[in-house]
Amino acid sequence: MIEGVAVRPLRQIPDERGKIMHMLRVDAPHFEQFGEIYFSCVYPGAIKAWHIHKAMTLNYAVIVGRIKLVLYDDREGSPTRHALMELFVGDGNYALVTVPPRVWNGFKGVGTETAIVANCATLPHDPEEIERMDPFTDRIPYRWDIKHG
Ligand SMILES: Cc1cn([C@H]2C[C@H](O)[C@@H](COP(=O)(O)OP(=O)(O)O[C@H]3O[C@H](C)C(=O)[C@H](O)[C@H]3O)O2)c(=O)[nH]c1=O
Repeated sequence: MIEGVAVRPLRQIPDERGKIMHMLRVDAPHFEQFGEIYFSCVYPGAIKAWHIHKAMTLNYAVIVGRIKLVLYDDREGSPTRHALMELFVGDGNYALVTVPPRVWNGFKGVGTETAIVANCATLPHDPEEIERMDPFTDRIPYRWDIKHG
């Protein structure tokens, strides 16, 4: 586990008309503040990585499909520096994943349908606040290939 990262299972309430999917409410103990909510769609097999936010805390919930979400801690002074987390979230594992600032993250669409990642972020999107690296950089010890076996 990476210091400051939290994975909280979320409730789904199905009925004959459809379902309700919980995500985040203002009176939750883990709610920090509201900046913006947006949805990132990722095709099966496509990789959106790597990026960090310098100031924004991310709150991800995969509302359609599934992704492989990978986090890497390269924060100076962090007790979990160099830890990696690989999570499979979305269908079958509906959860809120909170990622603090300066933790590298990225995701790959897995399964057969376009996945939709909701991010209820603590700040509005600002391109100046994001740093990016190539998904295949050697600076992060992670390979995105499917692991057969
Ligand atoms: C998020 C956002 C993006 N954009 C523009 C900037 C780029 O020209 C284009 C694609 O953005 P980006 O490459 O950042 O998209 P994703 O790789 O899906 O990542 C986004 O969604 C994941 C989940 C993250 O958490 C990222 O922080 C967030 O940037 O949309 C905007 O104009 N406004 C916005 O609010």
